[in-house]
Amino acid sequence: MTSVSDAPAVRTEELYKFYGTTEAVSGLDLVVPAGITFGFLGPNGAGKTTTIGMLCTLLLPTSGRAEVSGYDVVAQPHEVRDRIGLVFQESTLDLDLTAEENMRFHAELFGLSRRQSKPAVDALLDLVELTDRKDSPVRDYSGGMRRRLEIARGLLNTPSVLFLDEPTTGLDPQTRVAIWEHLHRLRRDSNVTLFLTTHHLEEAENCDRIAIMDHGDVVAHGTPAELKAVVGADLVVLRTGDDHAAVRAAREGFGLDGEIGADGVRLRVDDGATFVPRLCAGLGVAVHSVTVKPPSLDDVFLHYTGRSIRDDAGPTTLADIGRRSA
Ligand SMILES: Nc1ncnc2c1ncn2[C@@H]1O[C@H](COP(=O)(O)OP(=O)(O)OP(=O)(O)O)[C@@H](O)[C@H]1O
Repeated sequence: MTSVSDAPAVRTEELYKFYGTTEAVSGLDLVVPAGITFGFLGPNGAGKTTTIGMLCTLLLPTSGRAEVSGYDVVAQPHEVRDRIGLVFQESTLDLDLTAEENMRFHAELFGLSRRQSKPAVDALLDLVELTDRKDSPVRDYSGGMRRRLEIARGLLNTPSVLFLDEPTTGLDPQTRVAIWEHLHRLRRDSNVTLFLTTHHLEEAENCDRIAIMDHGDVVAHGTPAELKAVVGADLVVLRTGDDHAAVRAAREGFGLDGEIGADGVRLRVDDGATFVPRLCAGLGVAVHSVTVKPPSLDDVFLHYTGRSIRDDAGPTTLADIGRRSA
């Protein structure tokens, strides 16, 4: 039997959640090993926020089991809460207080006095590089600074699992990169498991493992490289003197089904690098440029869900779940 200390960060078995007749989570079986960065992806309405809501004990499952760090979310909610940190997408910081005051008041929720919490508050503000600004009101902070402060606050109780709901949504690309630098450092310097949802596929590349959820259940999981290997083929894009003739020649000479896109003739081949010279030599059509793109996580997402993640509207958030269950 697995002891709590070597339990996975998250384990669900046949987990279901209904809202009336709407099946939001449908028999989810998920295991997230401890000590990794885990990305939870899925189209709008797939059930991600509902799943996180149950894992964080904000929502009760309809049936099935869910454990966080070996503790049952229904039978042992206090043990679970002691071991998790939450970073909501919508800010829950008090804008009139300084960073240090926000941290201190949050520490009081865990029953820590000012003296007890001071070393942790100082160390965490240092971790997210806010020490210099710790006495400024949060109102004066940029979006990126606020998010960093929320991450620091989520770590105050030294959680085993930090749940981050769309941690970089609403931030500009440069700030997103900075937040990821902090998350990477956090993973490097501690044993915390990061469990995050994201709509940014380039961010999912930062995760050790990802799961794609659709219609309430996981449809694919693995490392980004494993998932891309399933989709397999490289995308070759040719700019040619005659795209229609090139598509015909690719079909007749190489048995490839090409299509004409805005960027040129698009072909899927297993090993673009070795195939392209052969293709160009045998095509019989002038080729002006060639690009070879390995499969992306967007291709993986499309493969499993039938739609591009970029088509999605904004997500529901953990804060919505909190409001719904209030
Ligand atoms: N309180 C509620 N009452 C009724 N239906 C709900 C409620 N909350 C969520 N749902 C439904 O449950 C399903 C899953 O929703 P959920 O918000 O968990 O998906 P999601 O994957 O987080 O989507 P998003 O990416 O948009 O945040 C959807 O069909 C949604 O409409």
